[in-house]
Amino acid sequence: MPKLCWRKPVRTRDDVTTMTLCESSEEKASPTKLTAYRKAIDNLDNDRKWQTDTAVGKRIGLYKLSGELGKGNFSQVKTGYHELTKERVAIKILDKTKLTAKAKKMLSREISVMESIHHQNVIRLFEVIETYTKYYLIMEHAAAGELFKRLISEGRMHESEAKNIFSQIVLAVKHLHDRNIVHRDIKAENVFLSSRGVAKLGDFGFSITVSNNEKLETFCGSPPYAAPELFLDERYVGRPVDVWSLGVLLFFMTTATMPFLGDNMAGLRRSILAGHVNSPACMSQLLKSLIDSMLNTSPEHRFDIDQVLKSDWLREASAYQIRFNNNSVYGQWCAYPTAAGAELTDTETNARKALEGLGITEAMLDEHSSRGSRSNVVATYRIVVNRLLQQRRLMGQQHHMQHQNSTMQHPQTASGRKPTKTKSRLCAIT
Ligand SMILES: Nc1ncnc2c1ncn2[C@@H]1O[C@H](COP(=O)(O)OP(=O)(O)OP(=O)(O)O)[C@@H](O)[C@H]1O
Repeated sequence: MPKLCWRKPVRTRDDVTTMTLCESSEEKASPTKLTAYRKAIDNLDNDRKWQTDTAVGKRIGLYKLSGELGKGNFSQVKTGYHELTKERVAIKILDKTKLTAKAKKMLSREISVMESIHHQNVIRLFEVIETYTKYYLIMEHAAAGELFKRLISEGRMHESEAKNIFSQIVLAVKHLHDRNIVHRDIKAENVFLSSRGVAKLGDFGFSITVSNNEKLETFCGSPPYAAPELFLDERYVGRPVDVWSLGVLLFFMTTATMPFLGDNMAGLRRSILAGHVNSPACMSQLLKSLIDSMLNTSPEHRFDIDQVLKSDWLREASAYQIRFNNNSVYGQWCAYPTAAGAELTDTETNARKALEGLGITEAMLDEHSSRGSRSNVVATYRIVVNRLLQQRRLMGQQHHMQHQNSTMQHPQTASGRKPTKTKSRLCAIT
């Protein structure tokens, strides 16, 4: 039986892959041997050790759980390893008994938005496992963690590096806005970085699908990133709220300070409603102008996401990202295996070969495809495709990285006040 091997990236005629198929003589000699997938399913059902590990919380489905990555209001996030591919994943664990009605609603939104969004700058959802007491969300793991932690430990970013990271987040938000989804909780704590410096937007608990200029009522997000209209007792349009938060994020990335400060909520509210931004003298005029246009207190006059992308400060970096995305197969990312008989992308063809090696056949992919994140077959497919796409992106990026000035400058906190982690709220923040 062919076995999945992880190897150094190899450029083939059609694709770049780290996964190749190899056959060991031992496997050739025993044609009746269980496939890796079958064996894992068998272990889940019958193996004492697997069952004990599952009972004591060391394993869930095909994932082995290890250290804690962090805790949220209603969740614990742990590192996990996928049994078949050895891929490292982030597993968000939610205790059903502790979920309020609001938290349940947020969770179901988070799952349905993540299930519908497939973009290289958005954290991917691989699988959802539900037990009697818990939900497990198996997600792409961001090895370099939160952008927030990086800014706190290393200080403000040089404008060229900020441009590279920020353009990726803006593209993720454009992807959402184009699909009528508003994130509503954009902040440095919800931007994750991969080990290769790829930025990924995560935490879709507050996200919502809107019709064009539909007005929203629920005030949510993190107060320091909240747009002024959220502090007024009025309904608000969704997309401009995201652009405001992006403006706050950009200011934070390039200064390591927050644009609006207050000793308490009333002070913060006053500062945001006044909308005065004191940019440091070292900030370039183009950046200052972009931040001012994003932090326009009038939502009607605020830049929209396309204007942000086309702004003088960001235009070149976003054009690079867009060109790069179009040239890569990321646009072809499939959340679900393509139906039998349809034309396959190079990546899918390679993924299918690798899956075949694990014992996941075309027929199984067809059968499971409609179950999406509720199927461990689809999850394995997503993990394999994601890995292939990352490798491909990496090859394309290497050339660009040589020309990047990625120096980080030391913290320069204009006000001397170090920002603290902001809690997301689902409440009226007036
Ligand atoms: N995909 C991921 N990769 C790496 N770390 C992650 C990932 N998702 C979450 N984390 C880490 O796990 C921790 C908890 O995340 P979680 O989203 O549950 O809560 P939170 O965003 O901190 O709080 P809240 O409940 O307000 O959303 C965070 O510190 C985050 O850095």
